[in-house]
Amino acid sequence: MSNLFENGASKGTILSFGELLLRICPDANGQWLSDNQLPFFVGGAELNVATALALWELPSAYFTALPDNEMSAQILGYLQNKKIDTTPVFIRGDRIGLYYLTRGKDIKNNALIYDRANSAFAALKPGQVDWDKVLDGVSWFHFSAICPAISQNVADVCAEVLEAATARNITISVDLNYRSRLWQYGKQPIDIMPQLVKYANLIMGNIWAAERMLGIAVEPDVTESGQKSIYLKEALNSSKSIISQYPKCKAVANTFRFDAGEGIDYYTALYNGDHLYSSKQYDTDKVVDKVGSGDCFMAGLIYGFYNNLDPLETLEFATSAAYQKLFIEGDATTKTVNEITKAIKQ
Ligand SMILES: Nc1ncnc2c1ncn2[C@@H]1O[C@H](COP(=O)(O)OP(=O)(O)OP(=O)(O)O)[C@@H](O)[C@H]1O
Ligand SMILES: O=C(O)C(=O)C[C@H](O)[C@H](O)CO
Repeated sequence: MSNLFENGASKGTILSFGELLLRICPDANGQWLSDNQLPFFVGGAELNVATALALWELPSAYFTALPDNEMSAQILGYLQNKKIDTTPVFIRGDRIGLYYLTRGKDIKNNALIYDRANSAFAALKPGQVDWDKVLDGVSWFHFSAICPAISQNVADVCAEVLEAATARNITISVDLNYRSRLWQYGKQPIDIMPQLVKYANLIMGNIWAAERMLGIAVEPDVTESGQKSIYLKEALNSSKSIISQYPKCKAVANTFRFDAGEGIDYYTALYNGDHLYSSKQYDTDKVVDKVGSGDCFMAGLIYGFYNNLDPLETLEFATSAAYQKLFIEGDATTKTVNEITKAIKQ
């Protein structure tokens, strides 16, 4: 894996780019109304990646947009305490986006409400940010399918920064995370994502997201079979198609996370152009918080590639990190490299 990304991925800062959201967590029974209390967490898919990488002692920086007020200053201080370099944060606009998610529910559910219209990030437009400054010292740029789902302007900003990062020979990763509540501006993922994914060297997601966003077909009866061997075969086919259609892409990773009663069955796959690696399978009958498990997997992949770990080592680290996240309340992981490595299934 060491030579997978030839452009010196290990030399500089890893910049995660995306919208910071505060997660507000009402309980399902409405007790929050009597208690006058609403728990919250600092979230945002790409911030979860930046948080994990900083915790794992890699040089992690974050680009988002926040309004110029005291609350933003407090949040920036909080991120800096987590060793995230917030120098790139763009201070402009009116508000910080929110999402409400009923405690114990996941993002696919009706329990998710976005309140992020007119946020500072959503107000970004091409031509506003000095990307040369933001990308100075950066060797890895990470973004996700959430940003281009916000508005045409934000999708255009993504294209702008991706072009600038490519011109600087920066390694680029993307998480194809699909959020059905977004994409409300008249465009579907398939209209937008291929033009952005073409810049990526590492693509992470799942086979259904690749179908929806990139038009890479999944066998229609694959879900009915429910068989791991069939899912892995689909992962191989999907990954091969992606690599043949997107010449910059050198590796594709897929997660398989299936609900099993109150719990989850989880495994993952990584294709590096030669071989499909599959992880150990993790099964649990109870989870604490599903939010951010995919982000933690993404961070684990970046950690492995950045440190030139072997493909299987990278995959097992990322999978263990993502699985551990299921038992942590909040959006980002709190597990160290040591804890994650020790928890890798033997
Ligand atoms: N259309 C589908 N049919 C069947 N299973 C699916 C489908 N879409 C997603 N899944 C399963 O759900 C899992 C989680 O998908 P999801 O899109 O929520 O991942 P994610 O966005 O990475 O999660 P996270 O919120 O942790 O970041 C996938 O790994 C896959 O196994
Ligand atoms: O859904 C979003 O836009 C978020 O960023 C909220 C969560 O942090 C994210 O979905 C977790 O992957």
